[in-house]
Amino acid sequence: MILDELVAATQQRLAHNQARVPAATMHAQALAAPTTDPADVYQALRQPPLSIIAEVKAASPSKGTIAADFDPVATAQEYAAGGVNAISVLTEPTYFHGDINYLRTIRQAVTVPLLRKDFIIDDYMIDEAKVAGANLILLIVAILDDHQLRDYIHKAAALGLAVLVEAHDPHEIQRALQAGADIIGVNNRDLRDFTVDLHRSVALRPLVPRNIIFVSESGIRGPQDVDQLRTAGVDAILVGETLMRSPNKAATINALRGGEHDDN
Ligand SMILES: O=C(O)c1ccccc1NCC(=O)[C@H](O)[C@H](O)COP(=O)(O)O
Repeated sequence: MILDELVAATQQRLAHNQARVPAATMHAQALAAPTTDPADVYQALRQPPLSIIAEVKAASPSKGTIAADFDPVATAQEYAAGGVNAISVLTEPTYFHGDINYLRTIRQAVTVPLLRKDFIIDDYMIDEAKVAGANLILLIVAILDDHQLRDYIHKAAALGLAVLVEAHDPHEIQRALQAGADIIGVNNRDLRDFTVDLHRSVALRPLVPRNIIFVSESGIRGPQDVDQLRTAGVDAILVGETLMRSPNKAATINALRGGEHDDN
């Protein structure tokens, strides 16, 4: 299963990073880093008719290389100019060709809320996210136990970070709610076979109370998909490949919002 491979690679990376910068030092840096208000993230993800989180990623396990000429800062600037509500930055290096430094450099270039998209398995990675300038982190229910989930949500909150908790099924949604999630994302991609089904978000939406922000992630290609998700009561969408491959990102963002159609 790809998640097991991603966690194994993350454990190695974590050990390497902790040998370079000890946990106590990283935590002190996180406490000293500028803090933003998570309320700004909640507000950004509740913009009517639907908020857009645009993703900066060069590659993925399911698609291989997505952007051959990858310029993370220029991509983020195009997203920000197109009016997205938040930007997701892949920082996982092995499978997504991401880098924590992308987050750092994008932070210096745009003011929109930034999500650290990674496979967080230790509070060290939450500190790293804060130091690099993230406003929001991803926690994936499938790779954490209940204690970790609750603990990491509290640790993130103590640093002023919002948390997107990703679930794939009703049981994981219950675990996310019990852990105290304020934002729940449903990944439409089945990580066993990489098939995508937007109906997963539609089916799981009623299980999440309206006061919790609901994000639909993966496989969103065009305005019809967005219409379907908006009608189901989704608050925000996370879009990666469609925007990464678009030669005119502002036009594609506009089309996703239901504006004029994108001719790309
Ligand atoms: O995309 C993958 O292949 C993948 C494999 C294993 C774990 C996670 C994976 N994707 C992460 C994501 O959640 C997507 O990057 C994100 O939702 C955007 O999806 P898309 O719009 O389909 O690029």
